[in-house]
Amino acid sequence: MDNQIKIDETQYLNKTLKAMEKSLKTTAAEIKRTNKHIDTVSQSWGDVRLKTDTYSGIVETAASIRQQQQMLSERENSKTRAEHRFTTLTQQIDKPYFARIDFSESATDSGEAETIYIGLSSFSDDNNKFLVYDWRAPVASIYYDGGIGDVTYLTPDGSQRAHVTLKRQFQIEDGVIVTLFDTEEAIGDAMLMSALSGESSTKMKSIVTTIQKEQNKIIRNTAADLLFVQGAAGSGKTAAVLQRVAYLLYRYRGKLTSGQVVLFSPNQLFNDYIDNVLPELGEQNMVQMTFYQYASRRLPKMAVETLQARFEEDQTSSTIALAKGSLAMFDAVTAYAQHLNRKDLKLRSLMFRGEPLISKTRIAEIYYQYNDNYKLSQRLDATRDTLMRSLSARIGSEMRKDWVELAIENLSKQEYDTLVGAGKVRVGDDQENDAASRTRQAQLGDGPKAREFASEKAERQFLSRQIVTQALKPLARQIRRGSFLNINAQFVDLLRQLPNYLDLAQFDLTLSEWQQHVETVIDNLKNKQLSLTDTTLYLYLYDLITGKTGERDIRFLFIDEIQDYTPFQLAFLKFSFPRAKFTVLGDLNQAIFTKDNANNLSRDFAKLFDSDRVERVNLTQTYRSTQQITDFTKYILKGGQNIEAFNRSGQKPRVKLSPNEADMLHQLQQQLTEYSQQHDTTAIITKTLADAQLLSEQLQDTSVTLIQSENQRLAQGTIIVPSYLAKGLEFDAVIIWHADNTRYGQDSERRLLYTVASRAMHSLTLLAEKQVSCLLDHVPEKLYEVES
Ligand SMILES: Nc1ncnc2c1ncn2[C@@H]1O[C@H](COP(=O)(O)OP(=O)(O)OP(=O)(O)O)[C@@H](O)[C@H]1O
Repeated sequence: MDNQIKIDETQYLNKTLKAMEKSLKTTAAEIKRTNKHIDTVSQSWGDVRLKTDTYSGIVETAASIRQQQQMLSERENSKTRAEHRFTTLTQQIDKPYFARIDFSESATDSGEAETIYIGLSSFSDDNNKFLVYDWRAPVASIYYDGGIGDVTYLTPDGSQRAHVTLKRQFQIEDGVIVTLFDTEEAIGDAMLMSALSGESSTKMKSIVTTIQKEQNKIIRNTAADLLFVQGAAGSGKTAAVLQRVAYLLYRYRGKLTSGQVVLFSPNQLFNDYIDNVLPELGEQNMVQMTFYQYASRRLPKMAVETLQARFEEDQTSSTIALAKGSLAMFDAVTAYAQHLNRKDLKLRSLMFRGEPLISKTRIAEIYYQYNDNYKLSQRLDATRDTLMRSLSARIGSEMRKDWVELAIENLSKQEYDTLVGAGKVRVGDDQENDAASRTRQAQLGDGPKAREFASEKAERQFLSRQIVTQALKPLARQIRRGSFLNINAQFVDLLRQLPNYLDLAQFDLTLSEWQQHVETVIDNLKNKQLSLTDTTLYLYLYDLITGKTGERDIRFLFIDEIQDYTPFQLAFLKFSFPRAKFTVLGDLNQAIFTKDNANNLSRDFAKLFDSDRVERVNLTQTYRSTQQITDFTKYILKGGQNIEAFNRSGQKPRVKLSPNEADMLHQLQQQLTEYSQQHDTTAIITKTLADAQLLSEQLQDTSVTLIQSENQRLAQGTIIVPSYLAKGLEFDAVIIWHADNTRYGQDSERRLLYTVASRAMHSLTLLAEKQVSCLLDHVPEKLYEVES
């Protein structure tokens, strides 16, 4: 690189750093100043005169408290803003920017080149001149999208053309330019290579400096209602989508908060793995949850099938699962719910003192008395209102019953006082005789002082009304909550009646197979157990009956590892987040829960959206693994040939054969010693949890962490983890335990083996007893080494 260029760039960097330091000082001073102001305001609380003797006094006091609070919150706001600026600046000052582009806007045709520097966030000097542009600014797209020459980029006002004359990349550390180079490509391979050669860690990092053109499309897409990203393992789907969240928060700043963005992730461990990326980009994390958490928190009394059970019980290969997870099933539930408008709503009587106070037959009469064009939710609301009125109407007759008489007799002094409200002084009871207090008194009605009963009869009357009203309160609550709906029975009825709404033959199911299945579900339900598939059905039915309209505040919904969802679950999410734009990421080759059922997922899901608003992006280039590992893993799949490896070289994967498990354990220990010298993180991936637990006992190595549950934290060093928890994660080295036919012998386990093998960044070893898995049959032998 020309020396003059380095001198000029150093000069620009120093100028930027100087301006940043100045701004940092000013901001620090501002924080100090606002802190002082806050202190002063807080201290002046003493000046607020608390006048509580009179009503007008209270009003006056409330007004000055409000004023004080307003002042405080304004100061707090400016403090928060200053603190945010301070944090951003501190982050920026080490690496103020990572790229520069020179370009001219063809539109103006002035021919004069503009120069902009691109960094994590924008920075302008005292004269409001931008020294650094945010990577999310429209113009920064030029950096990611193309090389030198004419380019087009999107702005909120439409496409804009530009002519790029220079693209320069920088590595700046601690405020010093370490390297800088000019490139003609979108993002130079050298920079990407350096980003990918590092060791993995327990936390994912942002890819802001090396976002690829295809990824940039995903990040900046605002038009699609459904953005479907299909990409091979390690093709940067997750990385890109986290950048997308940061982009959206910037693009819609002031209108969109991180609380309005939800990410559904495969498991908690993964949530933990990615939760540093947004803060690193200077943004707050979005809401992250798993589908299991979303569904199970709504049914706290049920034991919803866990991830482990779901994986190990392997119910999903059955035709029943295919039927229950289908869009046809979703339509069937919708149609079944429709018919509840006419009949068959399952109800519970409202019980009072062991007897039905309002019987379920009566409730059904009420529910079905309304006009045909009532919707389910309107019917329910109207029924609630009528039930509330009947409840009030029952007070009179109930007051004359013996139990009330008895309750009055048995009242203690304290209970009596509570009932008549004696001893309670309410605001407004003892007032000066001014206008405000008179109004107040009128609003409050008679105070306790007036509660002197004219006669014993009046007193009894009063007490019995109080007692009955109290006793009926739980029923009022039940009515409000709709507890008279018998959802369990309704769900069972849905399953029983399903053959009227779903063509079982379409799924190769006979009526008796279905009926048998329904009996199993009923047994499980009695034990308060529900599979995840049934939970979704159950919740959808419940929402239709109660007229829940979903979470309308959520604007963007992301679903990672979509291949493990059924079309039914996706349709349910679409129903539950009606105003959200969806971005879904998946790799059909990693469908470990839904297996072949995943094949039509993309088509099925897209059906739920307007076809003009659906966009698909396919990522075939992988970044995670070395060329050798990617070339090996792609042959595990049938049809994985179009996966392109990134040209980063490493060792060939190794297959180690052992005559027995004891020898395999020994091989494992040897391999661990080697890897622990070379790498930061090594994962021993077993197929099941039971395998992981047993291996951990056999190893008896305290430095190896066993990950048994998704609620644990990832640990640096060596871990043992069951396959289904390794989803979405990556490790420097991976050792697959029992990579033989005992664990990976079926064609249906092909995707699982691919998923676990593709977790490796730099090294991969497969340990097998006697013979390696038959699923490697199509992998050319030259792509790996065998040791026995
Ligand atoms: N443009 C990029 N620049 C630098 N690193 C990248 C880039 N894209 C992806 N990576 C890295 O490649 C690795 C794999 O990315 P990521 O986990 O996002 O892939 P994925 O498609 O979600 O994989 P999987 O489907 O296997 O979970 C990560 O370490 C990520 O940081």
